[in-house]
Formats: sequence, structure tokens, C-alpha cells
Amino acid sequence: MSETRNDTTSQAVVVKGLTQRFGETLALDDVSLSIPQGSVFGLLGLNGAGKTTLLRHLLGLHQPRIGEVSVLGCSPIKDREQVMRRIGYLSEEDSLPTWMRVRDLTSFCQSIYPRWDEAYAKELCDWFELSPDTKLRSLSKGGRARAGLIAAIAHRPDLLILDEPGSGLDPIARDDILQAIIRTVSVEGRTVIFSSHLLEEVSRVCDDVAIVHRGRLIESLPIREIDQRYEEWILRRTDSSGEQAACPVSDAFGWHQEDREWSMVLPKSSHAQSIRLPDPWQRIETRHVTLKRLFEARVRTQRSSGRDALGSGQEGPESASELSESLS
Ligand SMILES: Nc1ncnc2c1ncn2[C@@H]1O[C@H](COP(=O)(O)OP(=O)(O)OP(=O)(O)O)[C@@H](O)[C@H]1O
Repeated sequence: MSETRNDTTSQAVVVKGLTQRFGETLALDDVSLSIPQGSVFGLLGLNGAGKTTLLRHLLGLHQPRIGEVSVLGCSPIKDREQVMRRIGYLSEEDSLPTWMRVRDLTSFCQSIYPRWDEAYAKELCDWFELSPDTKLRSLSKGGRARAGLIAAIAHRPDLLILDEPGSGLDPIARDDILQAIIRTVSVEGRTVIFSSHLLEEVSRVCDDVAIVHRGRLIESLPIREIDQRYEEWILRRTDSSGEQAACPVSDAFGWHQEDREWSMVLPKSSHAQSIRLPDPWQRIETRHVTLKRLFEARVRTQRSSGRDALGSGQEGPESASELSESLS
């Protein structure tokens, strides 16, 4: 299982061999990862991949039966109170107490967080155009998400966990949330974990990403290294046949056909440069790999050719619809 960095002293989160079952469902399967302090870390995966389960472990809401979890150098179970004071959390669920006014929410947060910064909360209220007198019930979904974000960040947490904060919000509300993340992190050097289906946003704000699929961590790397580690080859058949075919390169993945072109992602290496394609294949183009393409390629291959094998599968209709629902 891959880890992003090995130096545990500079890690905000260290997870080792974490496995979580819910009855027959294997929600997390031997997940190990490290999240460096000060980074914005994107957690990606299809619906039901295990993202929320992993985040709930970081919040001390699940107790690890197999594996270990360390957050800000502490156990989120044994040192829960201490850890929670240093974490800000915003989930996709609209779970704020709607009978409160914005002012009641910030006063409540002030009473539980010793490091609550009221001036910063006011500044964020002004920026988001939230009146302290407004009842949370009368705000739009986007307004409540902004109020939730203030509650999550105005105590200046060392670790901010955002579980799909943009889902169901309009582009302006999502942008507000992203701006707040960028400000919090770039100005103060704090760590953010950002679970999302919105790959463009993840590309825009994250330093590192991990892809979780069926409970397994199948990729973990700094976004800037995607280009150094992978390339995409576009192939055509010289016999002009448009028939489906297996991928001709064994360690490639994300084999995908569109009209009369096929594409695959493969690790950049001297080996890749020496590959001679068998007849009737011809490489017509080499492209940069975007985060979206890497995600699709990883998830498609895992779906179509079994959990661990890479490179030979065809995309099925089920995966195409699931991917298009999940990606934006
Ligand atoms: N408390 C629970 N009891 C039973 N099954 C659960 C529970 N929590 C999660 N699961 C199952 O574990 C798997 C992983 O769920 P999880 O919510 O972690 O996925 P996710 O990646 O966050 O999905 P989404 O993007 O849809 O929110 C799913 O199959 C889900 O049904």
C-alpha cells in the first residue's frame, strides 16, 4: 500500500493498515496513508468507495479494530477531546441546528473552542454576506454551507476536514468554500483534507491526492507529479477495424475506446519508451495525464479487470454510467 511521505514527524495524519467492515461490506481494506502537515489533500472515489468511513475514523467516530490512526500526533479515540479542538469539520449533510440564528451558532462555537476567533468569524460573515440575525432555517442550502464553514474554520483548526463540501451547491457557494480553504491554508499553513467528486476543483486547490476504490487506496501522489509519473498514449489500428480489443501493453491501465481511437495510461519510464506496439497498433499521439484521466483510468481498470490486475479490461456500460455520474 502506498504512502505519500515517510517522515512521520511532519505528518498531520498517519493511517496504517486500516480495515473496516460493516457486516458483509468491506468499507476499508488495509488502507495506509500519510498526509503532510500544511498540505491540501484531496480524497477521491466513486460513491460508496470508503471516503466518509476513512474521514469518520480521523474524527474518532469509528474505533479501528484492525490498523492504526494518528491525527495531529494523537489517537482520535483516546485523545478525542484534545484532537477535536484542533479539527474543523464540514460534511455534505445539512446538519446545522436550524432553530439557531447565525449569531447563536458562532456564540455556541465560541463556548466550545478555546481558540475561537470572533473577529475572523465576523469577517467571514461579512464576506459571505450572512447577517448575524438570520435564522439558519431561512438560509438557502448554500447559505447554511457557508455558516457551517465558518463554524468549521473560525477556531483556526490545525486540520480542516471537508467531506464533499461542494455537493449540491451552486458554483458561487462552492467557490466561496474554495476561497476560504485557500486563505486558511496559504495564509496559515494548516492542513486540509478535502473529499470531493469535483475533480477540477480538487486539481485547482489540492497539493496531494489519494484515490480510494472499493475500500482500497489505489493511488496516492502529489498532483504536480502526475505529469512526471504518467503519460497517455492514443492508439489507432492500421487495419482500420473498429472492433473492441484487449490492451496491447501489459502494464498500462485505463484502456478505453472512443470511435476509432484507443487510449491508455502508462507509467513514464525508459521501459515505456522502448515499447514496440504489435500489429495492428500504431501510436498517434502522447498526451499529458490530467487528474480526471488518471482517476477514470485507475477506477475503470479496477472495475473491469478485477481488483489488482492492470491493463486488459474493456469498459462496461455499468462503469460508464457510474463514472459520468461521479465525475465533473
Ligand atoms: N454505518 C454503516 N453501516 C453499514 N454500512 C456502511 C456504514 N457506513 C458505510 N457503509 C458502507 O460502506 C461503504 C463505504 O461507504 P462510505 O460512506 O465510506 O463511502 P463514500 O466513498 O463516502 O461514498 P459517497 O461518495 O457516496 O458518500 C458503502 O458500501 C456503505 O454502504
